[in-house]
Amino acid sequence: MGNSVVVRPRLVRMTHIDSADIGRVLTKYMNNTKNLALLLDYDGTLTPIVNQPDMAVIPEETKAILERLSNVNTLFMAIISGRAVDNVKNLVGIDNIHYAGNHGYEIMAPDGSKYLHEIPTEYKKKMRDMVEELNAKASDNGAWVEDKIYSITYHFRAVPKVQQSQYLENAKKIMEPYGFHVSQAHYGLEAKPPIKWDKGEATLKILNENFSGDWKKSVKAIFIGDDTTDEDAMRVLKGHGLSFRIAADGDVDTCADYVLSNLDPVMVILRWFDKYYCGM
Ligand SMILES: O=P(O)(O)OC[C@H]1O[C@H](O[C@H]2O[C@H](CO)[C@@H](O)[C@H](O)[C@H]2O)[C@H](O)[C@@H](O)[C@@H]1O
Repeated sequence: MGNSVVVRPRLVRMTHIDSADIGRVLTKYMNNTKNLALLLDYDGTLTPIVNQPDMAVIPEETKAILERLSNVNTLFMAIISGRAVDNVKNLVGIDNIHYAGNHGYEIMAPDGSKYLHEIPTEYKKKMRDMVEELNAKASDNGAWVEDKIYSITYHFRAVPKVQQSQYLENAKKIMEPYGFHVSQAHYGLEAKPPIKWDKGEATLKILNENFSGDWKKSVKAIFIGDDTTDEDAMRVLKGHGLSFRIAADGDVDTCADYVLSNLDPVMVILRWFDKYYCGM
């Protein structure tokens, strides 16, 4: 037997789907079945991107729909975020669903029990050192470090526009020698330990643990996200579920099945499910 080759789905350039077509896509995908795993990113998906992370409050209608859907027996829901898990649970404010935080390093079940993905000791130390160095050398003029223990976000949104690229490059230079996986966020940089764990791995863990046998045979899975870190979840669901990437830019390289222009079509999806399950 030769070595097996893992084929990773390729990023494909996609254009926006019209809100009018969403109902048709969902009707076809659900095919009158009711078992659904609805997996949702938080920032930029359930709430608009705003100036400060603490100001990203979930809109009333979104929360009302999610609350109703969270009470549907055949619908499993998880919020999969880059934030610390307690923080995102607090912001969403719904108890009986799953949450993953820190890009999947923390997973919290509805009863509050937590899975914490192990980080090699050397990276725990490096993370502390990196935060200290960023705080000392790159946190001024509106730039700051959100230390989430398992990952960090370096925010430079409040830095005057003309200096933002300089802050971005400077922070990258500080972060690179620590060997973390660094990716671009909305006016920020996300840094995670360089181990094979991300929103995709967390998505698979959640699905495998909450559906007996092969989840692909027993449940439909839908993921909605807006960021490059969400691509990991879209990649693992490719061909097995349905995913949507929010991107203002009409052309985006993505593993998602469809691209949404903003949060309006996200609401079209949530309202469609509200009607499908709750008749609302
Ligand atoms: O995976 P997500 O739930 O989308 O979280 C990604 C990061 O979101 C937050 O930062 C971003 O949103 C802020 C509020 O809108 C915005 O001010 C900031 O510029 C964005 O980068 C959050 O603070 C991070 O911890 C998350 O990793």
